[in-house]
This record gives sequence, C-alpha cells and structure tokens, in this order.
Amino acid sequence: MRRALTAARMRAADQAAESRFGMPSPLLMENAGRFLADAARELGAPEGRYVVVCGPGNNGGDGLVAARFLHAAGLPVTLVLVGDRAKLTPESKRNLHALGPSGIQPQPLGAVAEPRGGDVVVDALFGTGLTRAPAGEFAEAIQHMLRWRAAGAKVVAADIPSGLHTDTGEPFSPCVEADVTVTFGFLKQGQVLEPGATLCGELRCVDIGIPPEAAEPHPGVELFLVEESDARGAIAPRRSDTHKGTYGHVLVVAGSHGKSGAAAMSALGALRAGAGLVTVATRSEVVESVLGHAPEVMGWPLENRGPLGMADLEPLLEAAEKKDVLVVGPGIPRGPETTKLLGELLSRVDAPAVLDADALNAVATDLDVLRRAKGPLVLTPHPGEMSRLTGVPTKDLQKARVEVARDFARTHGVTLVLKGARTLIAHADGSVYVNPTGNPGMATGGMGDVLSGVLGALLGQGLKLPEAAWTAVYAHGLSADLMVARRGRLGLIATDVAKGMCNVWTRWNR
Ligand SMILES: NC(=O)C1=CN([C@@H]2O[C@H](COP(=O)(O)OP(=O)(O)OC[C@H]3O[C@@H](n4cnc5c(N)ncnc54)[C@H](O)[C@@H]3O)[C@@H](O)[C@H]2O)[C@@H](O)CC1
Ligand SMILES: [K+]
Repeated sequence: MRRALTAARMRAADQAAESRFGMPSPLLMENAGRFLADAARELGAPEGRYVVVCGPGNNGGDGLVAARFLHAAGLPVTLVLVGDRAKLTPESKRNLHALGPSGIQPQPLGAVAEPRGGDVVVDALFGTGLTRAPAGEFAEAIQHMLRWRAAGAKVVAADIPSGLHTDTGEPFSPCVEADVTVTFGFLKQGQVLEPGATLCGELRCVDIGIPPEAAEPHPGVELFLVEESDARGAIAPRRSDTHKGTYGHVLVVAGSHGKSGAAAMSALGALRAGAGLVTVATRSEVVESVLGHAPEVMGWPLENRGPLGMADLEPLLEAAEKKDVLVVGPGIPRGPETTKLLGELLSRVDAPAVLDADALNAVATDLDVLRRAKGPLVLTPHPGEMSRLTGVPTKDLQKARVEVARDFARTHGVTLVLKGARTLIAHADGSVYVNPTGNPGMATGGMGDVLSGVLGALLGQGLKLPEAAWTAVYAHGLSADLMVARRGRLGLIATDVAKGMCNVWTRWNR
C-alpha cells in the first residue's frame, strides 16, 4: 500500500527532510536529477539526442542536474530554459552554474532541432509547484513536447508531467503526455487518479533521500494506491483441514424476469472467489433459470410476485439466517416498497451486506436505511448510481471522485466502492484506496454483478472492511487484465472475468 500525497504535503515532507532529518534540498535535487538522467538514458537509442526542457522552479533544477549527468555520460544534450533566468531558484542557479564546464548553453525553443524516434525529451518544466494553467512561452514549450512525442521522441517527466494538477489528476490545457514519469520520494495524488495516471505513462517512484517519516500521517484524508502484494496478502492460503463451512455462505438477493442473468453472474462471481456455499434468493419463476447457469448454486424461491416489497421480508429474513454475508441488488425487481423492505431487512441482519445496482437506487430515496443497518455495509455504485445517491450530477462527481466518495463513506458510516477507471474504495474513517487494475474491456454489462459476488465471497471468508473491498476490486480487475492480455479487450464479457478469477488465484498461489 503506497500513500499518495498532495503538493502541500509533499512540500512539507521536503522541508522536514531538511529540518528534521538533515537531508538538504541540493542533495535531494542531485539525487532526483541522477535518477532522471538514468531513466532518460534507458529510453534513448544509442545515437539518440537528449533535449532537456527546464522551467523556473526546482523542477527545472532537477532537469539541469539531469543535463549534467547526461553530458558526463558522453551524450548529446540540448538545453531549453523557459522563463526569466533571473528568477531561477537558488538551487537551479547553482546547477546552471555547474553546467558551465560542459559548455552547454540554453537554446531558444525555436532553435532546437526537432527530436524524433530514438531521441528523448526530459520534461522538467513544472513539478508540484504548478499553480495555474500554463500560458505564453510555457504553454508553447508544452506544445513542443507534445509535438516531439507525436513525432516519435520519448518523454520522461521529472516528478509529474508539466501541466498536470498534483492533487486532482486533472490536466490543465496544455499538459505534457509522458512515456515515463520519475517521481521523487512519494507518489502524488494526481498520478494515481485518472486522467493523470494515463498522462504519467509508466510511473516510477524513486528514493532521493526523503525519509518516509518526513511525510506526517494524515488520518482521515489519506489516499493509498493498492498494490498486488496487498491484495494477495489479504487472502490467506487454504489450510488442508477445512471444508465448505469454513469459507462462508453467501446469500445473493438478485434477479427478476428478464434479469436472471444478473443473479447468476453475481453467484458465479462468489463461487469463483472461493465462497463455501452460495444461495440465490429470487422470484420463483426465475430460480430454475439462475440455477441453469450454475448448478453449484442453491435457490431460495421468493413466492410473491412483482417488485420486492414488505411481503418478502419474512422469507428474506428466513433466507438470511445462518448466512455469513448478503449481496443485494443485481437485477432485483424494484417498486414502491423496496426501500422500506431493504431498511427492515438490513436493520435486522447482523451479517455484512453488499448493496449494488437497484438496491442502491432504492436506498437513494431514503439514506436513513444506511444508518439503521445492523451489520457493516459496502455500497458499489457506478457514477450514475453515485449521482442518485448524492444528488451530485455525474459530470461534477467525476471531477471530484475522491472527495465525493470520502464524504459519503464518512457521513453514512459505510464503505463505498465508486466504480470506473481507477475505482475508489472509500472507508468510513476517511481513508480512500485507489485500485490500479482493470481495463476498458470491462465497459460491458454484468461486470458489476460479478464484482458484487466476488466481494461477497471475500466478506464471507472473513475478510474485514475495507480490506475485503479493495482486495475484491483489485482481483476482479486483475482477472480482466489477465484475460485481455490473451484475448484482447473488445470481446471481454463478464462471465470471462468470473471464470478468469481462477487465473488470479493461480498467480497468487491461492
Ligand atoms: N526539496 C525540494 O523542494 C525538492 C524539490 N524537487 C523538485 O522541485 C519541484 C517543486 O519545485 P517548486 O516548488 O520550485 O515548483 P516547480 O518547479 O513545479 O515550479 C514552480 C515555479 O513555477 C511558477 N509557476 C507555477 N505555475 C506556473 C504557470 N502556470 N506559469 C508560469 N509559472 C508558473 C511558480 O511561480 C514557481 O516559480 C518538485 O516537483 C521536484 O521536481 C526535487 O528537486 C527534490 C527536492
Ligand atoms: K515535470
């Protein structure tokens, strides 16, 4: 699990490195520049040229150090210095001076021979100090770098692509697109959220000598990037003296006429994620159809007709007895009484519950249902459902995903999985986890149903929240990534991801 910091926290960490740990800024810059030069050399062809574009702040200083190392390695370096030279930071001035013996002189942008395939551009224009949209000569420098990359040059960004907002991951216009981003000390929030994550290209976090302790913990606002070792480590290898009763009994409340597949996919997700037993409670007319997809599943027919309502309460309470977890929502028939039914059901069941799809839409009309729930809750909305839960228009919500998710989880005391590229898992304590797995092949119906089942299975196996949630999301996305690596994105379907969970378990030796 790696923390991702804001620009303000990064500044504080830089200062603490010097004041508390005796690691002065020039030393950190020297290390940063060396790593940057190494990354650039790795990307360049043997006959490649190196264009280093430096800005007015310390990010530019990192570029100047990199230029010195590249030159020392005998490589051809062109230096561009954008902005007023008189306003360079003291560290940058020192490093410009240190370039003296190399004979490298800053060139105007227009005088640079256009880089192409085999060449490397080092983007050291702006780092974490960017405060506004780049304009004038700065915007022009970014446009050049975009053009050079389009012509085949590789771009290495120092710390963060210039033009990208360190905290939000939203780009200003224009913004550099990098092949590799070498970031210093800690990950930054904007690098782990989309679209920033894509603009960074391959992200490498290097240790320039800032001790981890220099970044004070900020409980309640931490943002973490989930790593494979975290998700793998959350799932214990199976002991030999165990049986189906050890791994949890999942009750899936899902499906309706025309949507029996939703129930089946959720159940399949649960089965493929190791649930000991899976029972699907659904309208009696679709029970057989659900079981037809997975004979391992048990059916619990709900004998009433039409939308789920109060008449279903007793049968559902009975179904929930001795179950370790509930998954409620995929394809349920929703009507005027569904909200009340869910409120009553959840207020009387101790087991954790996953709320998905139409269960979310039902809850959106009375969020008090969440407060009254007896067991822990996980909600798994996509942005449209999240918009209904919060009243925030989808477009605005997508620009403030972290804040909206964190606020909701905190206010309602739940774990919230906000789906989409870089799914977020927000916990009631304010921590937010970013999931890096998954791909655009997953933009097809049923993926969420499978996820709800996977999550149910992990809760049923005793994982706690939020761990169960970020592990399920990671594994589900990884299943899709492994599938796509073999078969391409376009034809990926949800049942592939359910089946493909086995590839995740093979990889993790589970
Ligand atoms: N101890 C430290 O502080 C270290 C800092 N390092 C580097 O320093 C960077 C941060 O340095 P700075 O805080 O100097 O910030 P930057 O180098 O990111 O740039 C800030 C400068 O750009 C100006 N600026 C901001 N937005 C602008 C815009 N849109 N148009 C024109 N000018 C604009 C600011 O007024 C300021 O002069 C990090 O990203 C990292 O690369 C590293 O050298 C490691 C050590
Ligand atoms: K940069």
